[in-house]
Amino acid sequence: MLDSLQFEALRRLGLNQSILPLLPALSDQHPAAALVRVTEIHRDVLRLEGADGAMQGRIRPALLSALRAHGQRLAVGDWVLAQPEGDSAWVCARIPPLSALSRRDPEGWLQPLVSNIDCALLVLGLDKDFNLARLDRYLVLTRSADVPAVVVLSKADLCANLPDRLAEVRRHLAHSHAGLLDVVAVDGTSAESCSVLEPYMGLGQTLVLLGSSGAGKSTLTNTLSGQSEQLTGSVRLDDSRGRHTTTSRSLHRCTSGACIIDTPGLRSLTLDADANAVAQAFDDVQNLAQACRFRNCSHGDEPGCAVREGVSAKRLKSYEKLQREAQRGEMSYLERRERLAEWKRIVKGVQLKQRLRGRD
Ligand SMILES: Nc1nc2c(ncn2[C@@H]2O[C@H](COP(=O)(O)OP(=O)(O)OP(=O)(O)O)[C@@H](O)[C@H]2O)c(=O)[nH]1
Ligand SMILES: [Zn+2]
Repeated sequence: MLDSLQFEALRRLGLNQSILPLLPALSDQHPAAALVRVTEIHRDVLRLEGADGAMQGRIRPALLSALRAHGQRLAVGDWVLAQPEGDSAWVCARIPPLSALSRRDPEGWLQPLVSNIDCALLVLGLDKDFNLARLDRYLVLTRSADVPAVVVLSKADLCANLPDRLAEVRRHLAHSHAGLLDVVAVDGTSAESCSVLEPYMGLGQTLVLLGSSGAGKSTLTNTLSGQSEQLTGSVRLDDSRGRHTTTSRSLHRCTSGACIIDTPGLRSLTLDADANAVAQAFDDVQNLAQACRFRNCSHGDEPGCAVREGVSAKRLKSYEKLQREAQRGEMSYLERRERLAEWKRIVKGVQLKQRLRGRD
């Protein structure tokens, strides 16, 4: 078990009291293993950080198959037990994450993005990146995972009409309260952004930055962590594009005691949310719909529609688009379940062969 020094060290990596009760049962099974956090993943090589510092690690094949059989994979932010071996380590168990953000890949498979998140910063640049439909999509992602979100409008220093933009976002989400903590504007290159985000950056908190490429996530990571280790778009590299883009997720410690996970801009974000989850994320539409004149109002051109009255046309359009997308996704749900069952059969077959071989 952890002594108080180890606990304090792990707290700076985001360990909180809710994880601890899950620990004893797993520690008994793996007495020589240490509790560490996955801070980066590069194919099958993991960067792990724990009370004794950072190390490289790999996942034990047995754990990999067990996770796969449930359609799961490790993600940055996971707490795991790792058994040191030389200057590397084997990950032998994963503490079930308290929260997890994931998307669907083009084939419909679940792709984990990050685990154990206390707050998501949804970064939207106040330049040509500004797009409320994308923000609505990110809000479904965070709300369906029960992760509170702060909308962070970056590049405030480049925006000529900041009060108008802020008012526009606030109006867009005026009747929506589920999981939305605040809407703020920052200049990510300035240290002032630390004080704007301070309420969410306490000791033991883990935040994730989400947003499209170039929105300013790495710039904000540098400022909040007081480091310059994350390369940002302004750095010219010797590649043909001459512009750095983040290619993997990574966890960084901030001076405030919080941890922040920088993520690459997602080119596509197919949600892992059914129609019901989308409806719950649009709490404004759900609540206002109670006051529509017709119970089965489609919020189209019916008279007495409270939704059309109270929600902006853009927000309603987002709702309808994401609903249609979720319904299409549900059709392939059965197909996905069949494929998962097939994978489980393969894993069981391999395990059986290994067991039989063990008997020879
Ligand atoms: N003036 C100003 N420039 C910013 C701000 N935030 C980011 N930038 C600039 O915008 C460009 C892109 O910023 P990044 O931080 O690399 O964007 P990113 O979201 O990490 O992008 P990916 O790594 O591709 O996902 C860089 O040139 C930054 O210097 C800001 O608040 N103000
Ligand atoms: Zn209506």
